[in-house]
Amino acid sequence: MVRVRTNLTQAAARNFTYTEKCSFVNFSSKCDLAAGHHRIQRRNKLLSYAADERYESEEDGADFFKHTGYVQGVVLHYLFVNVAHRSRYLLDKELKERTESILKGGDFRVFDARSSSRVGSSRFLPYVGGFEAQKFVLDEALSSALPSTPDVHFAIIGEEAPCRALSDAMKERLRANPTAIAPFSLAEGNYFGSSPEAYSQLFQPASASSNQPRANGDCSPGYIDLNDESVSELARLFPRLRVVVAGAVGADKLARWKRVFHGPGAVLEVGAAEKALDFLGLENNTALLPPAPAPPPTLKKARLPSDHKHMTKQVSFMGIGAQKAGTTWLHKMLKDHPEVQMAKDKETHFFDWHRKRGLGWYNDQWATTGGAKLAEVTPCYAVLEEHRIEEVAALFPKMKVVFIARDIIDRSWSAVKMELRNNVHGISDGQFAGKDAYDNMDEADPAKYKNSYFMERFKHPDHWTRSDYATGIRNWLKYFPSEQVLLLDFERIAREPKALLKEVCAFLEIDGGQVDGLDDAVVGAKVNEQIAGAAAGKQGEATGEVIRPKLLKLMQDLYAPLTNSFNALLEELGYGWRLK
Ligand SMILES: Nc1ncnc2c1ncn2[C@@H]1O[C@H](COP(=O)(O)OS(=O)(=O)O)[C@@H](OP(=O)(O)O)[C@H]1O
Repeated sequence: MVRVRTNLTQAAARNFTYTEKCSFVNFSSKCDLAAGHHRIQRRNKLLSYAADERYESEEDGADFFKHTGYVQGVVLHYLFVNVAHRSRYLLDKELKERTESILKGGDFRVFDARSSSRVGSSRFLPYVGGFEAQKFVLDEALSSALPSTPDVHFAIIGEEAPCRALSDAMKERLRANPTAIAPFSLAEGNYFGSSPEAYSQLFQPASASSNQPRANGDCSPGYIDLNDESVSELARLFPRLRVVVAGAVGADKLARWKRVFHGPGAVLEVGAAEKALDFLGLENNTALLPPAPAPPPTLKKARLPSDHKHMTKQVSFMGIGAQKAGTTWLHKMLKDHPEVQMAKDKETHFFDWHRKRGLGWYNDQWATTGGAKLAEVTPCYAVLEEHRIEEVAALFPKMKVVFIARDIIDRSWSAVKMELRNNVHGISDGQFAGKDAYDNMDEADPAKYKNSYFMERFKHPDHWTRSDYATGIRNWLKYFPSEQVLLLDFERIAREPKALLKEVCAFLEIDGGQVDGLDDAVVGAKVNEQIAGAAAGKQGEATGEVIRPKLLKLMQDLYAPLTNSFNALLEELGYGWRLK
């Protein structure tokens, strides 16, 4: 497991928690972007943290390292942020000298961006050169210096005595069974309480080349008390982890685990060893073959549209949905970013509704760029027809795509209510345009409609395709490599909007530092809420806002396959989170 902490402040260092420990520190301007890039590249296995400042004196630096006892490596760069900030070169050079003097004699490895011939030439280059250099240095450092991540297949969590008894019984049974899986490690790993090195030494490392079955199990009863973040971190680190819960544990604690590890076979509440072995497939060697190396994805070749010459600008980023999944929030958050220029309107709807206007029209949706990255958010692009996605890919091959996934029931309920509010039975091409969203509130009360009405609407392609996230995203993945596509969990908008925003910034390769400075009330505010402030009076008359129980059950049955297919895609792509 590799953890990188970038640009730490002393204050941030003091606030280290178990979930934030790291084995690597990466100092320099913009290094959070490089680390963010790596996290995406390595499918979330690399954690990085960014803060704005660096320590400014030797004393502060010593203090910093005192608080970061886990750190084993330091990446130092002294590259420019941009040509306008040349003075930073000197600052960073001082920082390097200071750090080296603090670390003298310690067990640290220092990687120096400047010493690499590949990046030497980019020393005096503007931002992009520095960024590329950092990516390279991080790659070099991470691949040479850090322990490989063990592949942990199951965790035993819960009450101490039953966990240990189960672990002993499992070992015993496996010893007595000559056909049982081998090699097999079952240790008390306690990931968050040990260093990455100590942890990885307990288990055989993951090996993509070996086809030998093996199983690594971590019996750490205390995991049951982990917070949401730590549970998610485990899921991210060990994508094949399954959970055996032993003893009696509180429903709320169990729910926390089930939220992250869900789907068939993810969590087993167990008493007897036999059941656990069976569940894990350990005795008959069925479950734990190492994953076959993924074939390199073959992207479809994208052909340019005939009017491509009219598109002289490059779009760097598109928010493609999901509809009713916080896309307006995302748009609002990025619109004022100095490195981004959003299209004139939130939703250009060019590639779905207005394609006939031609690429010249689309080109005009942005003023002259002035160096900013051009972006747009059109939630319905998630369901673009394949030949339109092909056009987008041919025009903007390096473009990044962001998709926010919301619980499908919540999404479709929000969408169908919007449809009612707009007095539009059908949300096809452009029918919303020019309507007053709140001029039809009598008719918009969901209480006035039968379950059959809603079910019919949900099954209508207008709604169904927008809820079928997996099909939509898979179409995009035919033309865009998965590294250029970021799938985000809607729930994080409410839970940790700033962290989410920073992840987006890192993905888009724009500065995420300014996110910390944003007003919490602004970042946390609901945008485009169904009971909008302006319409609250009228909306208050509607009585059917909450999904009634019978309809909810019907929706659960209807959408379970779509939730499962999207979760399967998340798993395939290496994401640690799932839709509930
Ligand atoms: N900060 C924050 N926290 C939690 N939820 C939020 C937030 N901002 C927006 N939202 C909810 O996102 C829903 C609107 O999504 P979109 O803006 O994508 O809708 S649209 O497709 O552009 O019409 C809409 O959901 P519903 O209220 O269920 O309709 C918004 O309430």
